[in-house]
Amino acid sequence: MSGDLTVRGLTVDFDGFRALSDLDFTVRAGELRFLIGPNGAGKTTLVDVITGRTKPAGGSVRFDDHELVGRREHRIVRLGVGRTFQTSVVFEQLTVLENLDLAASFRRRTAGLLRRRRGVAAGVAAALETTGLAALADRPAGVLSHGQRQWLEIGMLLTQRPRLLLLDEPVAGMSRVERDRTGELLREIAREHTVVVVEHDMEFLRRFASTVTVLHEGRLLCEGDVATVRADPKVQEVYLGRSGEEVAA
Ligand SMILES: Nc1ncnc2c1ncn2[C@@H]1O[C@H](COP(=O)(O)OP(=O)(O)OP(=O)(O)O)[C@@H](O)[C@H]1O
Repeated sequence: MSGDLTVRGLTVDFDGFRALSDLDFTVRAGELRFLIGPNGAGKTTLVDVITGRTKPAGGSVRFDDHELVGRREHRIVRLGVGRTFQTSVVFEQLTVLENLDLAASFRRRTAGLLRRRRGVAAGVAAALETTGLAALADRPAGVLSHGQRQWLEIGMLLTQRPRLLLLDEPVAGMSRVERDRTGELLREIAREHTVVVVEHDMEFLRRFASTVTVLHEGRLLCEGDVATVRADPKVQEVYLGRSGEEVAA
């Protein structure tokens, strides 16, 4: 169906090491999906293939009825697929508004330049509103708290009008209050977008996740609601066996 993300038989090899192995993964349009798995499970590799950064050895990734495998990264962005990275893309010397405006202008360069003369564009205003950063619009990004900076990055992504957002550990390093606010923000964004969140924070998952996909050694280990995933013996073995970490505590 249009707006769905459908991964079929995806295999990725790095110099003979199989990072993803015949993976099937489906996210329906408008879902908020969480992707978890121990270190090295293949989560980032999956996001890298979806966004065109890594070429698979085999398999298919379809979004909105388009095959993504074989397309260049910027073409995939134009099809409405956007991601955040663990490393920051914020310009500290620029204000919150300027960062958003710059991100928006990457989508439509000429329109962006014209718009700057006319004031704040609708997409930028909406991103300020959604992320709750409107009151900080004229502050330099360098003074933002860690959480506010993450929200700015999500806002910058939103100005590019993606329909599928892939977010890499959005609450890493955040305070409890910031994590709660981020959970609400993700839910709000998911009302109008398809969202895939790679996340390690089990407490966060327990509070905000509906459907969780667990990867392990490049394969799909388990999928379901948080309670189902927590109760799955395979998931418990992978987490408890490796690190003693409690699953979705
Ligand atoms: N460019 C690369 N070259 C070689 N091996 C790689 C490369 N990228 C990833 N790998 C390997 O592929 C496996 C999956 O890595 P990936 O980063 O996708 O895991 P992950 O689930 O995102 O882990 P983490 O939670 O630690 O970020 C790991 O064993 C990793 O070492």
